[in-house]
Amino acid sequence: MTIASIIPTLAPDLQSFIEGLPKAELHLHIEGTLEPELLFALAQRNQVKLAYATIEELRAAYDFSDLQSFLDLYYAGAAVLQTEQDFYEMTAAYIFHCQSDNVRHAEIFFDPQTHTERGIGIDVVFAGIARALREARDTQGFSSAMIMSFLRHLSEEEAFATLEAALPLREQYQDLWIGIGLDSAERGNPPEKFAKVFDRCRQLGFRLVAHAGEEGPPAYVRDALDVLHVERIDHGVRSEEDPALMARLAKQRTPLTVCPLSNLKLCVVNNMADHNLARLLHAGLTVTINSDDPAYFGGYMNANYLAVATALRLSRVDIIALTRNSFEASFLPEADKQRFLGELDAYCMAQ
Ligand code: HPA
Ligand SMILES: [Zn+2]
Repeated sequence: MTIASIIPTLAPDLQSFIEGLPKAELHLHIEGTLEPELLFALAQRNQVKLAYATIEELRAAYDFSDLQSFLDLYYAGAAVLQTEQDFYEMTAAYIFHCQSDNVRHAEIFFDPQTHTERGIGIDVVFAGIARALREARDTQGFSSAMIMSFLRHLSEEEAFATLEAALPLREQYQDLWIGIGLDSAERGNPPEKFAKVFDRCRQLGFRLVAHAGEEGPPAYVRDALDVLHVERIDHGVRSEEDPALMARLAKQRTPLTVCPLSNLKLCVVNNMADHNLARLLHAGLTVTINSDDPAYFGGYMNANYLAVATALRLSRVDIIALTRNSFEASFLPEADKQRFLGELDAYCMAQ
């Protein structure tokens, strides 16, 4: 499946309208931006043996049946990342896509445990990602933040150990490292498993988010709010199965960071036309559009916007609401939020 095959009839004016909209991305795993070309180049540079002979063979393997089938390939791919320069190049490549898609601000997940368990220093991970983000900030005004995420298939003790290893770096990265997230295999790993470590992170003043309601039930969304005290829910699409939860999310204005192409590739939905994004939005939820792991799911931000705009016949009003939500749901300081929202308004007025 290609993006072109699912957006065959988009009006050219809607496409250019989406392309020009200033946006924020709030759900992006930096390891999920590792394109097969860079993955092969890093494997060669670091002498890592891959299970696939060619880039085409690897790309052809990106045919997932569920979250776990993706995670197996995603963790295997991340094994080519070994040096600070590798993390820098991967992040710089993602920023390049942001510029083409007019993503003005990105809050980026990274999974230290994927790397530390292979013997890579946590300082190497922070340093490479941060160097690319700071360079883009200083040379192009690109705004960003880092959200360190715990892998939920591992234990809470391992999450605590990761936090302890990262804390000495906090001051050095205080301009970027603002939050804590929770990702990886959702089913069977409920939010409660990480109650104590999230409590500690909250005491430390981090902004908190968690994946919930992607494959897991609506109860996981509720528990992420009540037990982990997160401010945003990553995915959250299964919240629709629980009307009381939907009413609460709308009332509290809890943002959902929805990832349409991810949901399609991981069979959370069978067709983009069946995606509930428009229903969630029209029910009053603060829905945002994001790319999750774009190298694996077939598209960056604009491709995600275009895919849902076409399949769900979104109006310009809907699309503007989604981009407005992306800035409002961000962890940007209020003044920066208002500056970006002003730019968004100016763009829309000029159309
Ligand atoms: O979509 C996702 N869900 C859970 N864990 C992940 N890690 C990378 N992407 C994802
Ligand atoms: Zn995700």
